[in-house]
Amino acid sequence: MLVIYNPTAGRRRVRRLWAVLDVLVAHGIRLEVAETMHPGHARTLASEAAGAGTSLVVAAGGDGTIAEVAAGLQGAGTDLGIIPLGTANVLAHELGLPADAISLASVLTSQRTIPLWPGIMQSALGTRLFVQMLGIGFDAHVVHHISRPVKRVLGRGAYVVQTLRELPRYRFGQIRLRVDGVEMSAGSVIIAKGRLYGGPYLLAPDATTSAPGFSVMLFEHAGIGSALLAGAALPLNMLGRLPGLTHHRASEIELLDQTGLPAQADGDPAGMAPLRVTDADAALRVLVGRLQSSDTGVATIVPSIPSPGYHSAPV
Ligand SMILES: Nc1ncnc2c1ncn2[C@@H]1O[C@H](COP(=O)(O)OP(=O)(O)OP(=O)(O)O)[C@@H](O)[C@H]1O
Repeated sequence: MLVIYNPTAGRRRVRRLWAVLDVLVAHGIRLEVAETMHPGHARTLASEAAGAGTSLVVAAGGDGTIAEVAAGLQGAGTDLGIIPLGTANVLAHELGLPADAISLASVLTSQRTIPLWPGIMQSALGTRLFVQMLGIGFDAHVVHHISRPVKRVLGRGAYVVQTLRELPRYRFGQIRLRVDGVEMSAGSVIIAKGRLYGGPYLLAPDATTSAPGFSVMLFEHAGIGSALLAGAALPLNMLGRLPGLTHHRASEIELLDQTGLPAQADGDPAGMAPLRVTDADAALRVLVGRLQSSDTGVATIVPSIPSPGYHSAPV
């Protein structure tokens, strides 16, 4: 097992990483840890590990780190594991990964995988893989301007602060796009692989990270009032029910040429339109642990690692 750790992700809580690794090592799991030195490094490390026949590569970081590791594992038979250490950890919420160290270690040793079918974005910057979602317009503008130190201190709250700062600066307008060949326009666009957005918040109920295709969420209204309403609706899990929101299932989305229209992929800056989004050629396998339905109908992770002697540290 190779663990690729992004030391700049989230609030740099390395102790959370060690809590999981301690449990694994105590149970005889052989592992190596590689720390990323720069953006894109996780992809190279993952690709080299897959080429050397490593059966499991674990992304220890946020959604951006997972996306880089997934890009490095494309086309290889190597499984992907996740230790969520990012700011929003949207994919970890999407997959229902547990928060405590023992349960996470259990997932990484469970050998139970499900498919993870990424999206591919092509722009002037080249080709980029994403695992959870792509945002175009105001949310991407916020992501482009957010500062890492503020994110480290405030966590998800940094997005609220930056949103309020950027509202008067952003030039809202209609975004033109082509969804499976049909021309459309919207005030704001989110191309969702998964159901969740910004953390554990529901946006696209019919989306799935396990299959090809995207849920294209089009917010009709553009402007400060609409952005504030969306910001208020998000933590109430009502973003997906905003007036003027339409959604379309699609397999190819083109953002047409528009001056200065920013994009974000999995919460990281991802250049500007024009861009084109399609499915990756194949799915990866991501470890999710053994799920068991309880009497209440809620699925829980079945621990494969017993806990005596260890504290179950939340991650
Ligand atoms: N050593 C490094 N120095 C600077 N940037 C790095 C380094 N290693 C990785 N990165 C970059 O950090 C970016 C952000 O990481 P990541 O998305 O995992 O954390 P996050 O933004 O805190 O979490 P989330 O996406 O869940 O909100 C990655 O896209 C990656 O390119």
